[in-house]
Amino acid sequence: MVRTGNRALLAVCPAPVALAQQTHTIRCACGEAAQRYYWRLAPFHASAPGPRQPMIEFQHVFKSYGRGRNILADITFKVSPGEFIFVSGPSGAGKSTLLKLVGGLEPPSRGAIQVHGQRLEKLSARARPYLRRAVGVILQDTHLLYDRSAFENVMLPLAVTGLAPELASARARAAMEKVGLSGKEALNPIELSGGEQQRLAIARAIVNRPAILIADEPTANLDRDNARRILNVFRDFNRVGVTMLIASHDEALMAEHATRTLRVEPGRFTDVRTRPAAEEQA
Ligand SMILES: Nc1ncnc2c1ncn2[C@@H]1O[C@H](COP(=O)(O)OP(=O)(O)OP(=O)(O)O)[C@@H](O)[C@H]1O
Repeated sequence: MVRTGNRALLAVCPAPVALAQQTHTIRCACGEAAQRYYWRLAPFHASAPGPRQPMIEFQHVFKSYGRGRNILADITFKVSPGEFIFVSGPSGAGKSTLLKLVGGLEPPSRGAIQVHGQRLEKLSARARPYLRRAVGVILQDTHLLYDRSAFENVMLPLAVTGLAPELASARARAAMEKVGLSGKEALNPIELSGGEQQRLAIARAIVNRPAILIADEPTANLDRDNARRILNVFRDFNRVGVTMLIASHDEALMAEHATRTLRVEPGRFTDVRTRPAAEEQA
């Protein structure tokens, strides 16, 4: 571990934010080097779960909306850090619901959910922002704000982190660069193509360096090239340790990329390992 006395650089470099909590410090030669640290090390900041703990664990989870029927019933599974998982199933079966439970956007009706070392069914209002930072969420509706620039959209999640503006800007630029949107900062999201808007939503989801990224139909309505491009971005995150959970209908995409698929069907849940994770890395 290297050291620095420069607090400003320490703050620019995303790595030390979590490492500092473990009383380590890192030297950054310049802001640019700091950005490289970010993409290399960020996922390993996931300090909340212990090394042998699952990143996500569902135990006998049920979910209904109001007094309605159970959308999900008695779901149990574990996800290890760094897995790349698809969630599949017919329309209306509960894929989005499952992702929303992981992201803490919906509470379970019954059962226990642990995400990034936190028990969601017991999550206090104070703990919620920490979960938000640990889990990046890309929903079907990108929820981009069209009265702001692309760059300001990416900056939004950083507004509550207390980062100094110039440090937040450096981080937002790094996120936009990662998804191939450098140079489009000043544009309004409406001026971006559908694929670019999806990538902007991804940049916004990753700007907080989440340990887990959940994406609901991220390639829906995209042509094959754009779908591939987005999958490649996810692959890059996964390679450096981000745990990925992607809901999709795209059988071809899943056949190409899936190592494990959680299949949600009415009254049925199956956990299918399509090929060994090791093969994936090869
Ligand atoms: N907030 C809500 N209130 C009431 N019912 C809801 C709510 N959200 C989802 N549902 C219902 O839960 C069921 C599952 O919805 P969900 O969006 O999870 O399915 P899905 O598998 O993601 O579907 P799709 O593939 O069409 O996106 C649907 O019948 C839906 O109408």
